[in-house]
Amino acid sequence: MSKQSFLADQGPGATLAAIRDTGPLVQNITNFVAMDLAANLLLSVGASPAMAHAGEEVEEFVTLASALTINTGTFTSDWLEAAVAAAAQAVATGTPWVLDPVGCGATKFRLANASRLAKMRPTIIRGNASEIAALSGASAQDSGGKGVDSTLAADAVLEQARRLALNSGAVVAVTGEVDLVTDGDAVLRVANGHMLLTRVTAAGCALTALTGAAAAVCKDPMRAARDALVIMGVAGERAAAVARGPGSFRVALLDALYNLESAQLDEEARLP
Ligand SMILES: Nc1ncnc2c1ncn2[C@@H]1O[C@H](COP(=O)(O)OP(=O)(O)O)[C@@H](O)[C@H]1O
Ligand SMILES: Cc1ncsc1CCOP(=O)(O)O
Ligand SMILES: [Mg+2]
Repeated sequence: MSKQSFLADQGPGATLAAIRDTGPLVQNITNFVAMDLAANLLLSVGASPAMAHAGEEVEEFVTLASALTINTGTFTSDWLEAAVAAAAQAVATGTPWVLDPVGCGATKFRLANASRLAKMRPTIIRGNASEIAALSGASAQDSGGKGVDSTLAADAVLEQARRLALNSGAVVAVTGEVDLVTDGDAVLRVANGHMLLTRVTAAGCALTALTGAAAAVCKDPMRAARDALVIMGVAGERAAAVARGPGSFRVALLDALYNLESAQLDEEARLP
């Protein structure tokens, strides 16, 4: 039987239900900041997280996992080589893999790392608007960015996102107040979310891990990316309704994800 279940064939609610039903193992090569939130977020939706980045084991791990995510947020050269080996193994085994090019416009090292990985047939690239612009080849002036944070709205980089999708073969998900997802041609938008998601570090990184879980159960990467955005956005809205600030929001976000009802998710999705 295939590692991938491909059960989800309807809306975001079906994708969430498929994650809960199958509990996909998602391997993450992610940054030190994000490891905790990303792992807890995957557990909250019913997936199984594993953080594994040692060069000695990454390829073996990919053979076990239903999806791989690679996040370049605190890379060193040895992590990069392990990530390259993991990505190659994912492609060889037909395992969906998601790239998060954290802060790739900030330094030459980050841009080189993210660009090398973007050429390795990721299934989905998920980043904020400044990251996607930088990875598409925009100048530092045009891509903006402040370290790992964006200074642009997602729609401002639509053409760069399209170009990146066409050049990489990946579906590109750009996050912001209104998120967009493109394969270079079609464009989907997701308007769910809350400003407090930008006040908790690694919310975007954790979303990338969730996108891996969605890709594990949903064959269509456009829909997998969209559904992960809806799940995160709706949970963010529900968490914000009970939070007193970023600290309680972080806890409420995990609770909201755990308690999300698939049937209601489709009703609360805002897909303009
Ligand atoms: N201004 C905003 N209003 C509502 N939701 C937002 C806003 N900015 C980002 N988000 C949401 O926060 C999550 C993380 O996105 P983002 O902050 O762009 O990524 P990153 O943390 O990688 O910079 C996404 O689910 C996105 O939809
Ligand atoms: C602060 C920071 N520094 C390096 S990685 C990281 C986390 C970034 O998380 P996100 O991309 O979700 O904002
Ligand atoms: Mg990020």
